[in-house]
Order: sequence, then C-alpha cells, then structure tokens
Amino acid sequence: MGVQGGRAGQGGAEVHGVGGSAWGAGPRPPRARVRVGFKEEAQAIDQELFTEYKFSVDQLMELAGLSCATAIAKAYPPSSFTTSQPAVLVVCGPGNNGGDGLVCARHLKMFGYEPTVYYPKRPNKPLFEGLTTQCQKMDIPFLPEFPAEAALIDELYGLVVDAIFGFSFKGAVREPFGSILSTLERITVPIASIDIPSGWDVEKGKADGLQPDMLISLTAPKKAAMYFGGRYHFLGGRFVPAALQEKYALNLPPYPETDCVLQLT
Ligand SMILES: NC(=O)C1=CN([C@@H]2O[C@H](COP(=O)(O)OP(=O)(O)OC[C@H]3O[C@@H](n4cnc5c(N)ncnc54)[C@H](O)[C@@H]3O)[C@@H](O)[C@H]2O)[C@@H](O)CC1
Ligand SMILES: [K+]
Repeated sequence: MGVQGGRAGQGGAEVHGVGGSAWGAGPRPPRARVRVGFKEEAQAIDQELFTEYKFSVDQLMELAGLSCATAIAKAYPPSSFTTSQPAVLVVCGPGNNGGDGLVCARHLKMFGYEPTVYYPKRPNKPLFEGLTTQCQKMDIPFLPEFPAEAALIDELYGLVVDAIFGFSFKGAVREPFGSILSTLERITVPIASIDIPSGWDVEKGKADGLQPDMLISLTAPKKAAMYFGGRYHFLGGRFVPAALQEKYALNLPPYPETDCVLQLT
C-alpha cells in the first residue's frame, strides 16, 4: 500500500538513505537558495506577526494548513495512491502544529482525499474546538485510538501527515506521543511533516528519529531542515510581509505566481 513512487514498494532505505545517509555524512548543505532559519527567529517572527502586524492565530493557521494540503496534493496526487481510496492519516499534536494539521485535513478533504484524524490531546480553546467541529461536520473520522501496529497503518493509509510538534517542541517526548512516534518510525508509507519532523530538536534534528518523505517548512526553513533527507521539501505560509522578511533577512525565493507553496527540492 502507499503511493506510487512513494516509499512503499521502494524500501525505506532508498528514500531515507539519500546519498547513503544524510546523518552519516553530517549536516546536508541547504539545497535551495534559502537562508536556513533559526528557532529563535521563527518564534520572533511569529510573535511580531501577532503583536506588530495584528494577524490572528487562526488567520495564519488557515494559510499554513492550506499550504500543507496544497504541497501534499502536488507531491502525492490522489491518482498516485495505491490504496483503494486516497486515504491519509493526519496525526495532530497539542499545539498550533496540531491546528495546522486539522486545517490541512479539511482542505485535503476538499481536494478529494479521504483524511482520518488522530487527535489525542485537544486544547480546551475555541480555535481548536472549532477546527475539530469543522472536520467532524465534513465527515472526517477521528480515531479513538492510535493503531498499535505499524503494518495496520501501512495497510489502511497511503500517506501520514505528521502535525504533532512544531518549533515549540523541547525535551524528552512525553506520552502518548512517544509511543505514537515510535510506531510512525516503523511505517513504510510516506510521512509528510508539517514545519519540523516531530520529535526532532529544532536546531539539531534527530538522527534516529522520524525520517519523513516530505517536509513543509512554514514561514522559513528551520535550522533542522538541513538534516531532512526525504524527497520533497516545500516552503509554505506565504504570509510574511516584505518588511518582516527584510528585518529578519529571510531572503526567501519568490513564490511562483499566485501559488501558496514553493518546492525547494
Ligand atoms: N507564524 C508562524 O510561525 C506560524 C506557526 N504555525 C504553527 O505553529 C507551530 C508552533 O506551535 P506551538 O508554539 O503551539 O507549538 P507546537 O505545536 O510546536 O507544540 C507545542 C505543544 O507541544 C507540547 N510539547 C512540547 N514539548 C513536548 C514534549 N517533549 N513532549 C510532549 N509534548 C510536548 C507543548 O506542551 C504544547 O502543547 C509551528 O511549528 C507551526 O506549525 C502556524 O499555525 C501558523 C503560523
Ligand atoms: K510536525
């Protein structure tokens, strides 16, 4: 099962071991003319967008989630799925990265996919409650439990969206996410990670952690993106005003025409 040309059927090593191993060879050079961002910068830009530019979280989350669904549709069109339906498992974490995942799931449904959400830790906030209700009203199923067997995920889904943690992840991973991540490390269907592969240190990555096939960097690639060894790296979140891009010297390449995503590799 999986998607044609994806990890399934090719063997994980073929995708994970680009150039042998990105890890064995040390940090990869950035593969696009994009200045690799730093965690502090990402959070500072985030803050400034909210405090100085007066964006609301739900505005940016909507654009972030739409970017992710759009990038996924470009890399893994429904016709490429080898499952009977273009079934996607979207795993959402407890913060804004999880919110991006809910928005992404909703847009994937609009684009003709069959997303299913797993959302074990739901913040008691109107934004996340609203996003959850929107998905439920669009007949997107929410799993009561995470599939314990990696093989079951491989059988049922052609793609997994990792929306567990973004740039605020720190320290040792706590349950239930430790078990979830260790199952995801064993699946063979491709993983698309939103902003940062979950469980990775935002600057140093994680050599023995998740190795996604796709990374969608939001706003600007974080430093850990240097360690990404998968096939598809997209930039999304086309919402940073020019003055802010200049202030933080983001030096982002131009997005094509009206697209909300840009393929970096
Ligand atoms: N302007 C921006 O930069 C935008 C950022 N967005 C998203 O927001 C993300 C950042 O969101 P947040 O700051 O809410 O944080 P995250 O979603 O990265 O994660 C924070 C949550 O994870 C938990 N957590 C942290 N470390 C943990 C550990 N070791 N074990 C278990 N749980 C842990 C925290 O308790 C908190 O609930 C970005 O990566 C991006 O995906 C988008 O929603 C919109 C725009
Ligand atoms: K993530």
